[in-house]
Amino acid sequence: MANNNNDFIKTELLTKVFPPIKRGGESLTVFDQVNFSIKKGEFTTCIGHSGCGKSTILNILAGLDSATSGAVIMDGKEVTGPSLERAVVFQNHSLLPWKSALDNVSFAVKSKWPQWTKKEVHEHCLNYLKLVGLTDTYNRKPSQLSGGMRQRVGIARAFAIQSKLLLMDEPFGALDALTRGTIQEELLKIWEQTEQTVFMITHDVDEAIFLSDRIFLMTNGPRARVAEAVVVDIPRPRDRAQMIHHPSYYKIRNHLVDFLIKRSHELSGSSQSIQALESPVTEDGELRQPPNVNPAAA
Ligand SMILES: Nc1ncnc2c1ncn2[C@@H]1O[C@H](COP(=O)(O)OP(=O)(O)OP(=O)(O)O)[C@@H](O)[C@H]1O
Repeated sequence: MANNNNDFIKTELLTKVFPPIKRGGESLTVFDQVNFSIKKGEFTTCIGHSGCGKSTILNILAGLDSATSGAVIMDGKEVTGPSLERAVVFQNHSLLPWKSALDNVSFAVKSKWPQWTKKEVHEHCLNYLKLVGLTDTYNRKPSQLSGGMRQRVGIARAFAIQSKLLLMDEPFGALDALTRGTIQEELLKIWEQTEQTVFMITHDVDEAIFLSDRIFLMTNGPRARVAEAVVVDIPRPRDRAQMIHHPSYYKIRNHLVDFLIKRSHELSGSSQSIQALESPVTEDGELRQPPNVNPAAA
């Protein structure tokens, strides 16, 4: 993979092997020599079948888990443990149940800026809670909030610490479609204002297209790899209703679905080199032939 100085995050031959679960069992190489990079301010998503190792990769990027071999380099330094430079949002929002929404956010903000006055912390947190639409309910405890509201608190908290990298593991997986759509739009609005770098796991191809600059496609495990990085060349700001009329939309969507149904399995365990993929759509608006599919057999 070409070394690019614009890379903000870079994984170098990242491999994870879990030891056997029981005595005499086999170890599991979940993914093998995974290479990808993310530019500063880029919004990336990662799609792949269940069990290919997406959450494990995210945890390694966060510094919450370590690779068996290989490294994650962020801003020129190797990631060796958790840091406030990297914020994580999980599907189950992970809020402190005894604290109000506001206190959940301010707890994180105070850790990041211990020298700030109470007033500074309060105003900063309220600003982020407002951005996710929680103007009137910030004094409620998590049990008094809906699932969507709890997830909004998690997102406000992650953005409020102004980390350099925001990592999200299926943050909207448990939400109904309407709430999901609204929060996706809020997320994009904050991201556009803060210009943070994002890596997010999703199973939803429409969500990935709506949010991403690039989508990483993972082959099936074991020995999974990031096989492609698909560019979403649909201009921003994006409007969900308008976006589906963009000439690239269905071409990108078909490409992702084809990968998930067919190619993620065909490429599984193969030792072919990683495809540094450009947009699946050519300059003429045609769907680019995946480099590792025999056209005669397609
Ligand atoms: N601590 C562990 N010990 C042994 N195996 C593990 C451990 N953690 C994860 N695994 C295995 O590693 C593989 C990858 O798990 P991971 O959760 O990263 O996958 P995923 O792609 O995020 O899946 P999903 O989409 O279902 O969330 C799975 O087969 C899982 O069973």
